[in-house]
Amino acid sequence: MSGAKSCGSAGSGSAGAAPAVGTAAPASAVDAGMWERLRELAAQAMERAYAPYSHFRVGAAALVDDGRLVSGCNVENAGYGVTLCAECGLVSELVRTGGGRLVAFVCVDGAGQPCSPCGRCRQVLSEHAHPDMLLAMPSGLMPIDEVIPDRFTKADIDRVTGAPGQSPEGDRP
Ligand SMILES: O=c1ccn([C@H]2C[C@H](O)[C@@H](CO)O2)c(=O)[nH]1
Repeated sequence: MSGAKSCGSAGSGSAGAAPAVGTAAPASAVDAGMWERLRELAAQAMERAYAPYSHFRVGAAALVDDGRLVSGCNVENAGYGVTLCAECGLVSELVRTGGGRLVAFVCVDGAGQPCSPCGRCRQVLSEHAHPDMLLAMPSGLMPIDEVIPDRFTKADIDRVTGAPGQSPEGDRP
């Protein structure tokens, strides 16, 4: 895939700049060039946002474990509660273009600065996360397990329903 993977540490990024990748990160960490590419793609997506109500435009971009890049923007609605966050568009593109696991994720606001995914989007993203997924948060790079600790998963459902341990992919038609 384009954009060499390298080891790095979480928490070393800074707002506005490509998050730095240090020394003790998961194997899925990507290099500074890929983080910059994701930031640019997120900013391009943000320019497409439909946000006539909040005027808060959001763009998101991610690297998939097969090297694909996916992105999305927020799409608001007169029914405020049915607004689609940028992350929802990104995950929709992920699934539509073949699925896979999200390795690295960037979300930016209208000023192109790192934006924190809302709680619902953390859950949405985590369903498709590589175990070592890193997110460029306003405070720096953060692993998915810190972004949404003890998340609700299919295992929690199966524990109660007794359903066989199928993978989510196995449920696809
Ligand atoms: O993680 C988030 C949080 C908010 N928004 C959007 C929804 C709404 O259009 C605007 C203000 O909440 O920002 C996103 O796209 N992603």
